[in-house]
Amino acid sequence: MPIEIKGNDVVITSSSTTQTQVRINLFGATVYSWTIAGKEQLWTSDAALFDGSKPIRGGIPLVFPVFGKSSAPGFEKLPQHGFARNSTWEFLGQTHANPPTVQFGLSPDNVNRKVYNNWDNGDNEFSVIYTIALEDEQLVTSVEIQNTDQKEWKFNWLFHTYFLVDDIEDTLINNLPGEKCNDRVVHEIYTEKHPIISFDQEVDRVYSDVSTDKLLQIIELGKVKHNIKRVNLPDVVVWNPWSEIVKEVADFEPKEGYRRMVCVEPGYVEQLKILKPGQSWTASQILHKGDDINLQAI
Ligand SMILES: O=P(O)(O)OC[C@H]1O[C@H](O)[C@H](O)[C@@H](O)[C@@H]1O
Repeated sequence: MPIEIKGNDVVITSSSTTQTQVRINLFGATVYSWTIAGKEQLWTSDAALFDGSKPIRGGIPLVFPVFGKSSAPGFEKLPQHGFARNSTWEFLGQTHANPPTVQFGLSPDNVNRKVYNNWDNGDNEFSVIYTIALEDEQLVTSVEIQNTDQKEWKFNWLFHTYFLVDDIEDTLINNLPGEKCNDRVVHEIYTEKHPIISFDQEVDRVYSDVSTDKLLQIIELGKVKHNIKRVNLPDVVVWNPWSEIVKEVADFEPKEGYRRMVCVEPGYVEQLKILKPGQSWTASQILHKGDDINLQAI
């Protein structure tokens, strides 16, 4: 069966091999596992909670309608990263047989009210449709956000993707030199000068207005591990908490796990997107398998 519902999980299996699967929990519509030919691609914490008490730590949490904490009017009272990851989404069913594709929905009808009430006056009418398509070598996650209200409202969106790596100190991210960087560790804004991003300490950066023509790649020991394409998502957050910050994150286990992950998060976060009544906004993240070819050979 390409689509199975197991408790709060929706499991999609590739039509060509049972070893290629994606698992999505209704809480946050969080993809928490993606395997290609049996090989896991995403990092999820051993202590991730699936009981709805807090967002699932790892996989692909969805960030909406605010990224981080914001002092912008109407956003000040929202918790970090908003309410999409704190809400139980509705499974809307399968929309395509090949590639197997499923959809999830969020609106004021099923949102986590306690959190949602803190967005503006707690009365913004909206609809989010989240679409996940599993191909043999790629996972496509897409979103359509619609303003179903009589008034305009604003939002951020982000796919907070946790990639699995073998060792963060052997990991590099390309294609960001020359981009404007808001460095949230040193609290400075600068133009990225490094030809490639490497990791030997905490990294928490927002690269803004990065042309979507730029393919981002996670490279480990000269091999491409992950390719990240973006549609309509100009900003890219790069995050690794490193050894000290993880001690404060209760659901981050094992603590050494920071060595096995890197977040590269395509989003629309540097500005708030304004959506007028009746308007829709769409965006996608396309994650493509690494090719295991030495870069020198390309
Ligand atoms: O711990 P969370 O609320 O899930 O946030 C995890 C991280 O998300 C983003 O990557 C931010 O840039 C980081 O500042 C934040 O620490």
